[in-house]
Amino acid sequence: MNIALIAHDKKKKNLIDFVTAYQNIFKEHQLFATGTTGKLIQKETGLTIYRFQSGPLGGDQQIGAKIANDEMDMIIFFRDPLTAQPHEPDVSALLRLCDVYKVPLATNQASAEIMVRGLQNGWLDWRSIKDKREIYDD
Ligand SMILES: O=C(CO)COP(=O)(O)O
Repeated sequence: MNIALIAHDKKKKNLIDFVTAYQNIFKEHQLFATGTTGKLIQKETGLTIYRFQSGPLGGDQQIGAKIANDEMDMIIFFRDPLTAQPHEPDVSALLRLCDVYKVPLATNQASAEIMVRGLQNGWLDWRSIKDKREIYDD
């Protein structure tokens, strides 16, 4: 599965700890991240991560493009709901595209725990079905 990892600044340590805890699961997948998040996770865990631009410089939009191209299976985005972001429109656009394309999205640790355990249990295997859009079409 292609998994995107993103965290706003005040949530980065939270995400690093989370990825470290579930490293054995994450290492079986293709990991992507916005620039700074990816750099820090890579440094702490040694996982291989493809890094896009930093969020404020377009990273969220690059991940959004992957979603629109059906190239992203899961998004873990530890958002900071208490700090204004200069690129808030990009963040909203990314979240919106997850809904448009029905891509599983966790915006906090509690949801991410369930998603990662689901990933391990095969609950996201439907993502690899070629015609999944038809299955989930409205
Ligand atoms: O701002 C972000 C997501 O909106 C995250 O970007 P960085 O990982 O580059 O800090």
